[in-house]
Amino acid sequence: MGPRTIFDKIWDAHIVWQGSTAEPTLLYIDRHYVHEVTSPQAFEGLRKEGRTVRRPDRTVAVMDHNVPTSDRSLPIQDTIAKRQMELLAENCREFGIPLYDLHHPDQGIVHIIGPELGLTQPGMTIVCGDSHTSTHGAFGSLAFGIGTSEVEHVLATQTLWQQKPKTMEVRFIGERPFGVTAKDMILALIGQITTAGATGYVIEYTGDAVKSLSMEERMTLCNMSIEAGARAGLVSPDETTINYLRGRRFAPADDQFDAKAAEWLALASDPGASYDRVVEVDLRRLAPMVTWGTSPGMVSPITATVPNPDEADDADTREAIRYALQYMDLQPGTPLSAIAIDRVFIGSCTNGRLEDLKRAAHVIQGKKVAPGVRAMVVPGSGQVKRQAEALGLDRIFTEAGFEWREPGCSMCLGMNPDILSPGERCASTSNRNFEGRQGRGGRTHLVSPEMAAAAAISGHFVDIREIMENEEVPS
Ligand SMILES: CC(C)[C@H](C(=O)O)[C@@H](O)C(=O)O
Ligand code: SF4
Repeated sequence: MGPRTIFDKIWDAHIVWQGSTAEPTLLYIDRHYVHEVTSPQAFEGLRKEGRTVRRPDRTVAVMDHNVPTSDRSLPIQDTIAKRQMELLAENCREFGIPLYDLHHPDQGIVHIIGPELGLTQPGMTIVCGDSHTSTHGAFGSLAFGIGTSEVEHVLATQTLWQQKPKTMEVRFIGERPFGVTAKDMILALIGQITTAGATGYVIEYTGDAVKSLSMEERMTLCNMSIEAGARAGLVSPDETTINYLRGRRFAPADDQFDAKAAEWLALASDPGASYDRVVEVDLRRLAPMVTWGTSPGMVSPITATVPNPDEADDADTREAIRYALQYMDLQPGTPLSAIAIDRVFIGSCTNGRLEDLKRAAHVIQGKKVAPGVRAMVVPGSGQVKRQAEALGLDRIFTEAGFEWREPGCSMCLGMNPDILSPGERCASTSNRNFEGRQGRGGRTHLVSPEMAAAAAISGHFVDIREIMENEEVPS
C-alpha cells in the first residue's frame, strides 16, 4: 500500500460493508453526540419500531442549544425549549444514555464538552445531529454532522451509510502574522474558495502554521470547515494533540495512554500521500478579518472597505452582494473600521473556549465597553466558566461592563432569549452570519475574540493590531 492520508486510514478502519465504489459504505461509528434539538424524532422512531440504543456507552447527550444563560433556578419560559429539554431527559433515562443536563456542572456546548472531557479522540468516527461536528476533526478524527433520520440509524445500529467523500489538502503557507488568529485563517479560506468551495470534500489542514496552533485554535479552524461546504475538516494528530488529551476524564487511563498515543501518532497522513485537490492559503498576506455580508464567505480584511457590488465578476455575485448589503444596511466604500456596533457576543463552539476568553480578556483589561454597546460573554461549558473564574477573567469582563453568563449556544443562533433586536448590529465570535440568525432583523459580523473585544471597547470595528501595538497576546 502506498502513502495514505489520515482520512483514508480512518475510513478504511471503519468499513462494515462496502459494495461497488458508486454505492455508499456502511461505517462503524465510535462516538455519537446527541443534543436536544435534533434528537426527539429519532428517539420517537426507535420507540415506534420497538428498538433499543445499540451502544449507549458510545453515546453522550447534552442540553446546549436552547438552555437559558441567565439564572437557571428560574422556570424556563419558552415552552418549545422546555419541552425539548424534558424530552431529552426522558429519552436518555429510557434508553440509558449519559446526559449532561441543564444543572450538570460540566454541561456546555456539545462540541466543547466532548473534547474537554476526553470523549473525542484521534482516529474515531464521530457523528452528531449538528453541522459543527466538524470541530472534533481537530483531534484527527473523522467527525461530521448528520440529519435526524441518520441520528435514529446510528442510535439503532451504531453504523451509518456514507458516500465516500473526496479529500482536499488546505495548506497554509508561511508564518501567521501578528494579530491573525485561527478564526482569521478559516474566514480567509472561506473568502478565497467560497462557501461551496469544499463541497463533497473532507479537508485536511496542513502546514507549519497549523502545526503550531493549539488544540483550541485547531478546533476553531475545523469548526468552520462546514461553512466552506466541506463534509468534515481535520488536522493530523501530533504531540500537541497527545498533550491535550493526557489526563482527561474519558481519555485512556495512564497505564494505557502511551501505547494509545503511539497509535494515534501513526494515524497522521504519510509523507507523499496525495489528495484529490490541494488549496494553498498564503498566511503572510493575511490580516484580521471581518464579515460584511450574510454568509461567512462575504468577508474582508479589517483594512478594507465594504465592497461595491458593481465591481463583482458576474451577475449572480453582484446581486448577492447588493442584497446582502441592503440587509446589513451598509454602503459600498465604507471602511470596515467605521462600522459602529450595538452588541458584542463572545462565545459559541467556534470561540467559546478558555483560550478565547483569555485573549478577549487581555484586550478588555482595564478598559470599558463603549457607551451604548451591550456586550456579553457566554462560556462554552461549565468547565470553561469555572476555569475562567479561577483566573479572574469574569471580573475583568464584568468590570469592563460585559455580562458574564451561563454556558450554552446562546446568541450564536438565538434559540433562547439571547437575541438581537431588529436592526441591531453585532460583533460576534460565532460561525454564521445568516439573515436573522441571531434574532429577526439582526445583523451579524463574524470576527475573532480579540476583534470582538476590541470592537466592544471602541464601539466600532478596529484593527486589533493597532490596539495591541505589537504586544504579545497570551495563548
Ligand atoms: C440546531 C442545529 C441543527 C444547528 C446545526 O446543525 O448546525 C445549529 O447547531 C447551528 O449551528 O445552526
Ligand atoms: S454554538 Fe452555534 S454553531 Fe455551535 S452548535 Fe451551538 S448553535 Fe451550532
